[in-house]
Amino acid sequence: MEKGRNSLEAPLSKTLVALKRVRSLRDPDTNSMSKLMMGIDNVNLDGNSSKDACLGLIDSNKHHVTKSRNYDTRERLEDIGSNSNSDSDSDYASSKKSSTIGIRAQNSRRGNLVRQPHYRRTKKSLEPSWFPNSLNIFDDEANSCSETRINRTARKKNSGYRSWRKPYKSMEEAAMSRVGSPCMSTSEARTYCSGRIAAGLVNDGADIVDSSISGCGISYCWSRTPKYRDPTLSPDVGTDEHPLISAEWAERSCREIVPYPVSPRSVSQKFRPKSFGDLVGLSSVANSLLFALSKGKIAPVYLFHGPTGTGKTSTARIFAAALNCLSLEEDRPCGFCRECVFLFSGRSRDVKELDASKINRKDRVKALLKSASLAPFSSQFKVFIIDECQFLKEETWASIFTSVEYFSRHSLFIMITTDPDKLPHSSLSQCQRYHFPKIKDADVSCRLQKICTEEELEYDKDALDFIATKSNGSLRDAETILDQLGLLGKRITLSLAYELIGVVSDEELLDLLNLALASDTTNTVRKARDLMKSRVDPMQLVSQLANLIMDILSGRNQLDVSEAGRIVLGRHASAEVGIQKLRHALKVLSETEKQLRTSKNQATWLTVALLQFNTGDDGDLRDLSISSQRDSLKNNVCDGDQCGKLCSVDHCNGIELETVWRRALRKCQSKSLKSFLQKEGNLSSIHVNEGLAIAEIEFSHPDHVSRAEKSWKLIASSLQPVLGCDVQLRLKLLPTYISKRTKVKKSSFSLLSCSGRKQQISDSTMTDEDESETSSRGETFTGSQSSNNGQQLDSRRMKDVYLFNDKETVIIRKIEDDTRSYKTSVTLQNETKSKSDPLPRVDDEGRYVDIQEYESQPNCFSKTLKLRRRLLSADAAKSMCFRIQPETKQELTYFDTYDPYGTCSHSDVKLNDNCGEGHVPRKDSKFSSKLLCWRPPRSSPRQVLYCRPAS
Ligand SMILES: Nc1ncnc2c1ncn2[C@@H]1O[C@H](COP(=O)(O)OP(=O)(O)OP(=O)(O)O)[C@@H](O)[C@H]1O
Ligand SMILES: [Zn+2]
Repeated sequence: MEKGRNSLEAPLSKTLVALKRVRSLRDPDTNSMSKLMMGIDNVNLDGNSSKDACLGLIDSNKHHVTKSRNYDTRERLEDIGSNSNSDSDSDYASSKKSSTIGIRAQNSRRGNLVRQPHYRRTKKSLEPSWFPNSLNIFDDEANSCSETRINRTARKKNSGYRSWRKPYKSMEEAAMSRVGSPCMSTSEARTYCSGRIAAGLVNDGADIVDSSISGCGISYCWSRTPKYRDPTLSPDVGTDEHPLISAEWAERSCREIVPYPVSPRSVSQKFRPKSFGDLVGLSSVANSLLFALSKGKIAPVYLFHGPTGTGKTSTARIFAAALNCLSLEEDRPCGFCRECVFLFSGRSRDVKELDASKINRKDRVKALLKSASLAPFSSQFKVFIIDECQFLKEETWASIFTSVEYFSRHSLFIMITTDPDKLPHSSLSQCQRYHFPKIKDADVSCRLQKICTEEELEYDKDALDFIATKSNGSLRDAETILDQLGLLGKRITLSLAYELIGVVSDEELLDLLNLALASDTTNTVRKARDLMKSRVDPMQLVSQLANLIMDILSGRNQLDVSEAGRIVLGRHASAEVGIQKLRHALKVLSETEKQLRTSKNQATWLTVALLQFNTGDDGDLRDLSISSQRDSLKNNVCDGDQCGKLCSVDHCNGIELETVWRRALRKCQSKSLKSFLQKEGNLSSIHVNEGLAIAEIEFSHPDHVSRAEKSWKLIASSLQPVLGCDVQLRLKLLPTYISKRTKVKKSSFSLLSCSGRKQQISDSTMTDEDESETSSRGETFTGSQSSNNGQQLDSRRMKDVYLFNDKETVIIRKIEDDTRSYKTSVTLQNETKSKSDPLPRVDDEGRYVDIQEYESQPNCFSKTLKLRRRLLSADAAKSMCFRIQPETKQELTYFDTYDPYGTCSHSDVKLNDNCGEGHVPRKDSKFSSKLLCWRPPRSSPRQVLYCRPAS
């Protein structure tokens, strides 16, 4: 402490100047240590300077240093003056003398600061707000009062400004002290200011000093630049010779300096718009604000909302500048007048930018409102720009709006948010709202071109277009990308942009898509791995693929997409099939995207997803198109061709499923059934096939499914007249119920797409067994499983058998004590599926569990099986019933998959003579019930569960 004091005592003024300079270099926009250190690295501490401590920006030219010095002169004066106990500050020498006590007292703090500028700056800079801290406005305000040379002598006696030792008063205290201060009361302040306003805002020395003084001594700056310095004064001009800053000085400096003497750190900063004309893509906002300005219709509270990086903050500043601009020209803000310069360098005392999260405290709100009720210091308008205003509490909003009438006529708030939905509803209606839309790609690209030209960067236009697309309407993001590319010192090309952003080129993407759609497993895996190994994030790849597919589907004529579409679609028998395949791929991708978010092994799962692209066969695809049609119907958007094609067979062409369902219910014979269906059932799809409509009805609980099963005839006959054709029912348990029960996230690949009630089965260990009989028929994979989770239907140990054929995997569950076993000839390598046997075997009880299209994929296979097994539900087959059209009896080799878990066998099926309804007697009474099946829709084999032909 003593040491510190000694070190400071002699070069007292040096210390202060140094301190001031360190502070003035502080970069308020900087929150990161690294940026901070950059600033610090640039500081050159020259303690040996004979005249003065010299802290300046190394990279700044002399011009800057000169300015710094002179500016600091003022600051030093101010600092000493305001902090000293001197009665008189008119004489710098005497104040210097008398301030010694004060400075000594500061030694322990400020001495340390000088010696450890890093620490202090770091601490400060970590403040999240753009301002050093949100108290600033109040400190500033309070201090300005003390700086106004109305009655400085009286300040000492003023309890509100007792000591510099408390530089951070509570805001309220600060604000209150200003009001209560003998130096200026509220009304005095108003009169004083309005007098000046009335007088055309004449610059007087006091004004300038006021404006240039930061109460707590820490300056703030919007542009991350050293403070505005006077270039006209030589560095050698000692502070003693210029104790006071004159109005002429300020005026001259304002006129002579480059308007924005910034050394911006980024393109974004450098090209921050400073006039309405600079704003890109915001013409309606700009025009509206300009109109308000010209009419003098200024609202007390504005709300600027819109996506990030679209110019909200910039516009707020421009608006504030325009309000206060001294230029007589129409084109305001001029950017040159004193107000503009101060504002755009972040030193305006009347335009404050505050962080919403910091003003939620009651005392702060109070002080803020008090400040708003006071007249501006030197400008015409006091503007509070509150960023991230969605963080303001409801009470804060309320108090702001209730105080609106007490605001000074010259105070206004500009609230900024990216998320207006989070604002209290009442507040929205009380603000004058401006929406900032995403900037159009073309506008962004144009802006980037302009920047490139100004920055003398060589570029390819398509690279800029690409950056524009990638920036998602945020000009700031686009500028940041450009900035990074510019640093590479090369011509900005598309491939460079791809590399930086980590995206795949459309050609590569198309290649991958084609491989995946062609079921070229080996190459798909290889390609996907290559891409992800090199640079691409799996999530990014998913999004790119989805975009490409959507582009192809929508026929968007961008790049070579239309050509790409032709390539992709051309390989399929018809464009229709190609489209369906793409839709299926999209669906897989959307599921994958969800899964990847929580997955640790994103690359693998994405590869798996790619291998699912071609798994949808015709039936699957039709289903897809139906469900998409359903979606579009639900949204009242007709899918054009699809809708016409799918619905033309029956009477429901273009009608929403909901309407069909309602009409059917009206026709329902049983009242209780009707109200039950109304409440619990939902017609989720209608599949028309050869004049037969298969209606899928969803329920959210297995009991409801059972209940519906019992009345299936009635339900079918209600639907029949509405659809105008034969109807078959498919009763389905909603997946939400299944996932709730199993507490297993539904596989993102819809592995269990068959309907049915499911029961959790414990995970199993897979065992390989040999079985000669089945080995000849197809490749099988057996898995045994324990039944220790108590949820199983059968107390005996169960075994799952997995069968593959060309397209499907069938899981067959069998009782473990069954002597039969199956050869596990599935080596789980690519393309190991048997081509010879299209019909997977079932065990002698005809137990078939599930049928799935599944591309065997080496790495993920066992995982997938486990997942699938966990999703299996043993109670699925509690009850079964069937109905078989008499004329299709002979086709009994096919059953529909209504009973996905195969608890009844073909041999068990006894047909009633009178048209196909029957019971399936089961040995196990729990299983005994009905089997519901229907004429097999041949063209959609996925929906057919193969059963061993009755021989
Ligand atoms: N409409 C625009 N016209 C010109 N430049 C813009 C525009 N929008 C953004 N920019 C550029 O992006 C930078 C950031 O803009 P600004 O801070 O105003 O956006 P914002 O909407 O307030 O963003 P955020 O919501 O993230 O705070 C600016 O410095 C400017 O370079
Ligand atoms: Zn101006």
